[in-house]
Amino acid sequence: MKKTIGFIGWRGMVGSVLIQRMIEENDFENINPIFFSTSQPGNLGPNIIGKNKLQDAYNLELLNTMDIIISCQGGEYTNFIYKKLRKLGWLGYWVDAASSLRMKDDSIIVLDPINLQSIYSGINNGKKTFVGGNCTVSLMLLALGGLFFNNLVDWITFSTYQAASGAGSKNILELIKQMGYLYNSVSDDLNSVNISILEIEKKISKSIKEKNFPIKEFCAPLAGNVLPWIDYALKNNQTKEEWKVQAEANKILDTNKLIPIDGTCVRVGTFRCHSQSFIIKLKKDLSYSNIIQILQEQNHWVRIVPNNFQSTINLLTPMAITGTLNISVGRIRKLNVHSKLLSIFTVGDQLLWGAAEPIRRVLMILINT
Ligand SMILES: NC(=O)C1=CN([C@@H]2O[C@H](COP(=O)(O)OP(=O)(O)OC[C@H]3O[C@@H](n4cnc5c(N)ncnc54)[C@H](OP(=O)(O)O)[C@@H]3O)[C@@H](O)[C@H]2O)C=CC1
Ligand SMILES: N[C@@H](CC(=O)OP(=O)(O)O)C(=O)O
Repeated sequence: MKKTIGFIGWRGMVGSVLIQRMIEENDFENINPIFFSTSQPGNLGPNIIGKNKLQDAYNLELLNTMDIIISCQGGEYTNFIYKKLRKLGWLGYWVDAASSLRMKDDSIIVLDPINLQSIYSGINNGKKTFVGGNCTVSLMLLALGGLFFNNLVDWITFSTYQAASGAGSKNILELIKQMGYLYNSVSDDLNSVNISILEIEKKISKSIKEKNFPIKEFCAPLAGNVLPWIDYALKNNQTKEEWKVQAEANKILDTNKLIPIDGTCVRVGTFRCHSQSFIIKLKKDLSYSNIIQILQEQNHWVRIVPNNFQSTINLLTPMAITGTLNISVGRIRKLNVHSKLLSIFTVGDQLLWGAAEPIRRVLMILINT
């Protein structure tokens, strides 16, 4: 019999990417989906399975009848509903994109190309909560998986270049508005021979500081700027986003000995792909070809980019990767300062492998158990 799956948060940014992927993979043929809403119960649901009415996402009685609930609604909803539902005795699988339950002992962070065995043993041991990892963590593990699997990583430092989408749909819109505002402030001058580039730059820098420049979501300009702060501050001077990398990566890898990972998370003016620059302290001095082979073989999605200008600008950029499941891995080289220090740059779509795809894939595993 087909399992009944409750979808919450299906019309949000992550939820829509999930639904789109499920349609592409014909996943709806194997399930009985029920669509919920926190704001519009009673309205028409998505036209995937024919006419259906949206159910109330706060209706515990109905949620209690689901075999599996998949939530892309966000942490606030999870915090509000999850415990209440479990208290009612609900024994179904809870699959979530939000971070709230990730580090709980009774949850598994899912990224099946990396931790399929943990997912299976979790299921066999009665775990019921499966949560997608932080986007930078999932994208890092997919890119560097081969190095972790071969026990080659001593420690890692990173700088991230995180897209506006990670902050939410309103932030993408704000970035575009900021870009438009800047363009409009100099559009008449761009083809004029009578104005110097420094005058144009001066106008741009002035308009960015105007009070009408849209910064409600980011609290600062992102167009023409970078923001080296994501999420809230922790007492140890990290941001929460930076803290997640070591914590979640070690949980996913189920390491016996903690692999230290730390760095700086930075918001940049791209739309939906996160890039990351890593310095990896290897345990062994490996040859370049050996490293490439190890990275390449770990999973189907890694795309090694040759370390030259044309390949890099064609293949190792957010615009090259956007909307695909590819994980571009390039600028691979040993640093001149030490033969065991490896430098790698990687790009992945943070709404696909960074958010929706790991939970889509675990859903497919769960419906078959
Ligand atoms: N953004 C990201 O990159 C990542 C997000 N996540 C997690 O997923 C959660 C959801 O994120 P995200 O998808 O960005 O959130 P969104 O803000 O896009 O959507 C969340 C919910 O907002 C409601 N909503 C209100 N107005 C609209 C509208 N105009 N269009 C669409 N939805 C609307 C919908 O609920 P309803 O239909 O009930 O009204 C929707 O499910 C996050 O809180 C985070 O925990 C995880 C990894 C990455
Ligand atoms: N914080 C990420 C997106 C995100 O939602 O992460 P998390 O799922 O860990 O809350 C970003 O801003 O790019």
